Amino acid sequence: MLHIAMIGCGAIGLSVLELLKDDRDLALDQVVVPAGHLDQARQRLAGIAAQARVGEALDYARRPDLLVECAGHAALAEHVIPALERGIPCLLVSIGALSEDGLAARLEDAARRGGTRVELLSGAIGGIDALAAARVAGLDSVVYSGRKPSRAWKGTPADERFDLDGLTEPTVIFEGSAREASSRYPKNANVAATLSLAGLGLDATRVRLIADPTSEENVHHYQARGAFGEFEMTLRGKPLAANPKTSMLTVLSIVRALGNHAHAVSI
Ligand SMILES: NC(=O)C1=CN([C@@H]2O[C@H](COP(=O)(O)OP(=O)(O)OC[C@H]3O[C@@H](n4cnc5c(N)ncnc54)[C@H](OP(=O)(O)O)[C@@H]3O)[C@@H](O)[C@H]2O)C=CC1
Ligand SMILES: O=C([O-])CC(=O)C(=O)O
Repeated sequence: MLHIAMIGCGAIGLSVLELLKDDRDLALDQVVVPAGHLDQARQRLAGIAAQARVGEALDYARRPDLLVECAGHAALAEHVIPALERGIPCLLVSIGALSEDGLAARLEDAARRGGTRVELLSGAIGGIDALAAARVAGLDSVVYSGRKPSRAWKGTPADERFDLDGLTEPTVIFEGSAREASSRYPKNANVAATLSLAGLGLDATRVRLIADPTSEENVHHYQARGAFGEFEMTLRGKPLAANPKTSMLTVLSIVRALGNHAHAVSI
């Protein structure tokens, strides 16, 4: 039995727990949420993980075997780094946060000090195994485009520059490096950051972001070229009803990763 703790109980966290509630190899012992969300989280968990302790911080007396983060940028410094330093292995999906200068190195240092590992999950995109393997022999280019329904860009800088509700055709809202994309669109930059970390880095990875009023999907496309040859991947992800910025595949990638840690066979 693998005892897990989860940081964040939003659109991803709840969907993961719903899918895992009948897995007898996994026990959810703790969920960490921001102050002020405690009662709401307890209500949300009532039908799916009523046994879990809900708190503002991890209870290290009930040390988890594994910590899974699905909360956002602030949670990395607040909860993940201290857990790594105490030797608790962590799975992360807020990969966009790692474009902040120095944060990836701080995570790595914390994991080394704790003698443990931090695992960056593939989330909403696929092919990370191939991209990271291709990098071994050298990559020449990685070009990514992220296309989402117009409403997914609400509350981002595109909301100020474009009349998102009035768009009638796919519109490029950003073109530049993965580093710029991550700083301007942090909540939509997880895929760009994941491709950068697996491939050519934040400065050399090219990114184009598109608001598409004709689409109901989050479409991620990238092309990688290098000594290995080349490949292209298109992933047409369904958004979560609870958060249109987030693709359902992100939830499934966490469920897969937890299963791989808990079950006898990993794939
Ligand atoms: N790797 C990938 O491909 C993808 C990664 N993501 C990332 O996953 C994360 C979660 O996404 P999603 O579930 O859709 O987002 P939600 O906003 O639905 O849920 C996140 C929850 O975590 C809470 N939270 C924020 N900060 C902390 C903290 N310090 N400690 C504990 N809880 C905290 C939030 O509270 P509050 O509302 O008060 O802020 C919110 O309830 C985001 O960072 C997102 O960018 C998303 C999609 C794809
Ligand atoms: O599709 C998703 O789930 C999220 C996404 O585009 C990103 O954060 O890069």
